[in-house]
Amino acid sequence: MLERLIKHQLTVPDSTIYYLPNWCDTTTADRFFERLKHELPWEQGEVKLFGKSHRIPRLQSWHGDPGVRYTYSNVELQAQGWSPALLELREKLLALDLTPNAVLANYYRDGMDSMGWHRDNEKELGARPVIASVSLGAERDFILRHRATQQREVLRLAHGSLLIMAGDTQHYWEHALPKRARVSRPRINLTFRTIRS
Ligand SMILES: O=C(O)CCC(=O)C(=O)O
Ligand SMILES: [Fe+2]
Repeated sequence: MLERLIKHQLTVPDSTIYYLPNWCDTTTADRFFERLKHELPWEQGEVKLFGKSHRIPRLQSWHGDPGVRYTYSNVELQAQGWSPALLELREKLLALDLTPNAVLANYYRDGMDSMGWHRDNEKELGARPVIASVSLGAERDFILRHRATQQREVLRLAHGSLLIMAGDTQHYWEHALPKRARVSRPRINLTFRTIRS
């Protein structure tokens, strides 16, 4: 991990987490939000739980290099190619030595859209995955919960921010983006990942 990230590291036990609140300035972040909103083929996917289909409470779009495969909640997602805005963001991550080959995009229409407790620990991500999460639009609470101690950490992910989860973070911690009834504006989140074949 690059030396320049160290000053952004959070003091959270059993984790390697960096948070850069102003990774993009506001104008740049506004522009990325608008472009991604229009460029990506957002869809409300479904998951199967105990044989029953449920629509997930947000819109998603999955992008990656040719041949990248990913299974999410037992559903194999078909990777689409990179859109221009996604390519620019990937390029910007290179400056931090981050070289993802795929990205999961989530569109939370308002505070009633959410993501439940999970870990990004699919075997395709390897043992100590590096997840680079870009947030655009409405600020939302992102909650981490330690699997053994139940310790909680709440991060308010700002417009234009970058959160990097690395090292043993996915092993020891789960995370979620809970509903927030008072939030009326939309948010886009991009989790850039490296998928091994
Ligand atoms: O929207 C967020 O900040 C979290 C997204 C997330 O955890 C994921 O895509 O795996
Ligand atoms: Fe996640």
